[in-house]
Amino acid sequence: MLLHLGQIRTLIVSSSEMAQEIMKNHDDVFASRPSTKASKLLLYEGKSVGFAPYGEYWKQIKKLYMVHLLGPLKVKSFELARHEEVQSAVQKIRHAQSLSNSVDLSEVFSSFTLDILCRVVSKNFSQKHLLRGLIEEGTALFGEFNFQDYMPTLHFLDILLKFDSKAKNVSKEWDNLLEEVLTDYLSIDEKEGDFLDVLLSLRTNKKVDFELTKEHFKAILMDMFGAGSHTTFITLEWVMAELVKDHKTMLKIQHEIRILCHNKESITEEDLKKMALLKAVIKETLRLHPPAPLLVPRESLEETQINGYDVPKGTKVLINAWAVNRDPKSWQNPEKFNPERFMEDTSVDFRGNNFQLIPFGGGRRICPGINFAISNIEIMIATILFHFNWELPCGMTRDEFDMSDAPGLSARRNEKLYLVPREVYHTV
Ligand code: HEM
Repeated sequence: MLLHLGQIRTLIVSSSEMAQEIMKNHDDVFASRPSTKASKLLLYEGKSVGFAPYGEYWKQIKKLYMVHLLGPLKVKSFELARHEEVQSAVQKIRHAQSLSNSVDLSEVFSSFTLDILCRVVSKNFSQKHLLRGLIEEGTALFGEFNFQDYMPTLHFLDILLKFDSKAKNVSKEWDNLLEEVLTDYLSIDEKEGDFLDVLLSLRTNKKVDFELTKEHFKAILMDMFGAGSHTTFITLEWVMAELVKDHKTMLKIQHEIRILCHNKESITEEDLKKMALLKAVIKETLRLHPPAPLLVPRESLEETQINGYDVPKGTKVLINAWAVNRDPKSWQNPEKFNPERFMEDTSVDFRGNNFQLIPFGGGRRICPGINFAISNIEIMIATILFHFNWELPCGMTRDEFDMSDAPGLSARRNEKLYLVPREVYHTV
């Protein structure tokens, strides 16, 4: 559907065929991002990979992500960090349970995703307390309406409505925080292969054709925190919400995990490889609840034809992953949470080859954090299902349990997730 949002020509894509047209058949034409006011003010004038226009700079930075920062080997190297952070989450659940009956799992998941990100960015990250608030404020600004992006001739109204001043304040606070992170980092001798270490060595070894400056480092860190924390945490919340709602699947998956890890104290990443139902549950959750329901906007670099229609250069494209993932042409009973569909057909995946399932996008702009995110989600869910049985808070029935989305750009649950854990003791 081609329409005008304000003064901006916008193509809205809601079927898997059209998603494939954009992200595969015409990927080279639609690989750019529109310049938005929030990205200009917050993300170091387009130095962040997520909002950089398509071109040489974006290609080189994206390669750094795919190969050096978030490639499979690098993600594997964080296994111990993941293990320790998950064990710490289990301790938090035990502690919370000893104080009151139900546990705020939203809080547990949110701390876990931030702690693991901070740890892999720099071993000495000392600013976690400020980070969460800044991520919230930054994400809210990206979802907030501003005139410049939709009615550029009325851009002066943004100043009256204080959009600009809010964005500049948040940007200043981010910059101060990242400056401290970099100063702390440079002051320590022992560096252990974390992201900042990798970035410094890439700069020393001149792995890119331009000089990697402090601003690039800051923009990359903002990308990591901005794109990597909410998305993972929202998914963890939805997986557990779907499982308490569907008790039968919860019991089945616990059976799978407990049989495979019989006689063990904790789960290893080797064990995860054999957990087919766990993987299917995560896929089905991402199908129904993609954390970025409209992905990240794209823009056409030249005039082209899609399905016989002319799409002019400079058209903004919104890909409605929420609708594509529920397209009745691709899915039977699309509204139903049914992980078994992925046990019967294991060929459909979210890694960019199947355009009916696109929670991570596709084509050149596909999310580079898939391995990192999935490793965190799998180990966290498997571990808390291994150690605890989970129930709804006292007196709540499954029908009363709220499964609605919060308003806004990210499809978070409307309510915080409180559940009651009952510890299961495994004999070793
Ligand atoms: C469940 C977790 C996640 C989901 C669902 C998700 C989803 C997405 C989506 C939909 C896009 C846009 C893709 C497109 O335009 O086709 C994206 C881009 C991106 N994501 Fe993720 N993401 C997740 C986790 C992460 C993590 C953990 C990181 C890093 C630590 C990350 C870093 C990025 C970056 C840097 C981009 C921009 C890529 C580009 O523009 O070339 N993401 N992600």
